[in-house]
Amino acid sequence: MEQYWDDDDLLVAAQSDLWNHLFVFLKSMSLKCAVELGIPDAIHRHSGPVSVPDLVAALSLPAARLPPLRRLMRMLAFSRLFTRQTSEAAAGGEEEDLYGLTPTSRLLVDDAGGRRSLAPFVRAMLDPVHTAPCLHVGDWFKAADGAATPFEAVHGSVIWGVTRSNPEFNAVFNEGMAADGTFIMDVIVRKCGHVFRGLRSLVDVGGGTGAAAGIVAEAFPHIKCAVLDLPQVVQGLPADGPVDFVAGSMFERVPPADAVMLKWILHDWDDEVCVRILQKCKEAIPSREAGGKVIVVEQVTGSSPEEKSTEMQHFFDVWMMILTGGRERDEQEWCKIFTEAGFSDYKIAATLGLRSVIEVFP
Ligand SMILES: C[S@@+](CC[C@H](N)C(=O)[O-])C[C@H]1O[C@@H](n2cnc3c(N)ncnc32)[C@H](O)[C@@H]1O
Ligand SMILES: COc1cc(O)c2c(=O)c(O)c(-c3ccc(O)c(O)c3)oc2c1
Repeated sequence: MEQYWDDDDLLVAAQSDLWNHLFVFLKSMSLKCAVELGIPDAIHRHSGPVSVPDLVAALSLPAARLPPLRRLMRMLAFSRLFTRQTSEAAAGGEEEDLYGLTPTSRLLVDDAGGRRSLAPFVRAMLDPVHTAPCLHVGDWFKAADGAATPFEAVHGSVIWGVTRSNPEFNAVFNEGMAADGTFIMDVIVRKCGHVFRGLRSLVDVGGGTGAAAGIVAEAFPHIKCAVLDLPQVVQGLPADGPVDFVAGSMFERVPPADAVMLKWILHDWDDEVCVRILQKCKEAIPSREAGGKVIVVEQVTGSSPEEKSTEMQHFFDVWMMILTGGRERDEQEWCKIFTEAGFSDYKIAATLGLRSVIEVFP
């Protein structure tokens, strides 16, 4: 350490690293801006790399915003959200940078090909209702009043209280979750459809507005699919679609089915509550011999050796700590919860990126 303070090169490198930590939030905020402006869709509609003047026109932005948009696009391209190439100067004109989509920004496009955009997920996660508590984590650590999470300290209620009292946020949250549900279930039915084979009925507990259950119903039309979620989420949803909606609480009663799905539910809760939820699910399904199971879609931490994934898993864990008081878990921690809830066995059926599909058997 002594030597460290004497080495000016190391000192300045450390300062650069500090700046990186300090300003990396601008990546999220610039992504938010790109989604709010509809930049990925505009590039997609242009069908080919687009100049910033063309973007300004396509988005109907004031002409005065051309220079700042150039700067934002340059930064986003540097962060690999867009591609950047320099066009040939037209006769008498100036060189223009042209921006295109990368595989990442392609995910933010509402495609005619049927794939739904993940832009609503970005909008939901970066909504001020979610980001405000992130600015008050230090206050929460110091406060003696005992709010369970920074979210509760800032909003005076758990997240499900805010979805009940704030219809705008409720809509943004449910649309964000539905975008993710469609995206990942599409992959799950293709990559591990065997998990659903043989089922006659499925209830997606906390299944939001039915996006994930809808994909299962489409891929396996003989499975009768239902969603159980809170009244503010399912009220007013169509009663004549492929998915039945049941308003209620998973702490009271889970409707009976061959299988119960829990996607991104358990990590919102502490171990003791998870055991209670799983016990309610166990009451809803038949024996293993009769085909009963719970299908859990969650991160299993420690399952990826890749450093970037591991950093993301730490991010999710802290994100859950701030928002819901839940946590991410490794395989041993999952196993303990399943066993305590009275399940006899489990199997990790597949791992898709950061998420795993776990079959849990009674
Ligand atoms: C993180 S979201 C996950 C939504 C969906 N499963 C997905 O992965 O897109 C958690 C869901 O649990 C629902 N939820 C919260 N408390 C609940 C309860 N007591 N009973 C049923 N659903 C509940 C919320 O309304 C929300 O839709
Ligand atoms: C890629 O970013 C991710 C990845 C995840 O795995 C989750 C996740 O699982 C999750 O529940 C939530 C979540 C977010 C806000 C809430 O209010 C809430 O109750 C849950 O966000 C996520 C964001």
